[in-house]
Amino acid sequence: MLDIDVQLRRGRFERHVRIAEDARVLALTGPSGAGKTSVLNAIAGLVRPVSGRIAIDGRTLFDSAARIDVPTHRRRIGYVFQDARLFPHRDVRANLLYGRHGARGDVASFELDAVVDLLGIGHLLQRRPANLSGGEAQRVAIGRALLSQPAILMFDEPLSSLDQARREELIPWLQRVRDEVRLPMVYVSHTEDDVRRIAHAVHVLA
Ligand SMILES: Nc1ncnc2c1ncn2[C@@H]1O[C@H](COP(=O)(O)OP(=O)(O)OP(=O)(O)O)[C@@H](O)[C@H]1O
Repeated sequence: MLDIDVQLRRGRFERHVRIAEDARVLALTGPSGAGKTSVLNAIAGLVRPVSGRIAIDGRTLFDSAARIDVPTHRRRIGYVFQDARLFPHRDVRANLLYGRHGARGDVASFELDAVVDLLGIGHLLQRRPANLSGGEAQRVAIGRALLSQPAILMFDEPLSSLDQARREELIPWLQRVRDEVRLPMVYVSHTEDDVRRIAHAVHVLA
């Protein structure tokens, strides 16, 4: 499903990354500075590899030899960050609808009502982000990502800004998204516990 063979360079950081993984839900782990976020950003088209190839489910996003570099907005990436990055002056509903796309071709489309039900956020729709817990804000961020009609979901340490109790609350929602939307997922984390509970396979960037 995920086929990456790239040379990455970020300032003085340079490394070759090769990931060929059939598992639908892949965790990416490794020490701080190993390049986990850089790999996500390369998949998203936010960092351009020096050379190599990136494909998801057989769809080529980047191939330096073939001069393919699909622009970020056409890569259909749902990206969830450490912090929810919601617009503070808009309510939850407006945040969810920001960047929403309709159905594309024959691809199944995520609709607002279904996403709200999936993530249990119906009672939060009128609230501003300042009035959400960290875990609630992350559920809204996941909903926003789904409504952009992604072909893949990427999570960059989505639990790391939460305390232990909020982490425990969010994990079942992540499992629910994993099991019900059935998209490919790349899940970056430092911690073994959530990786074990969420991912089907683990790739360690040493
Ligand atoms: N814009 C940049 N300019 C220069 N160096 C960068 C830039 N972005 C990242 N780096 C460097 O690239 C390396 C990999 O960073 P990256 O954020 O991908 O690692 P990471 O594994 O995600 O780390 P962490 O777990 O701490 O988030 C680091 O050494 C970092 O300092």
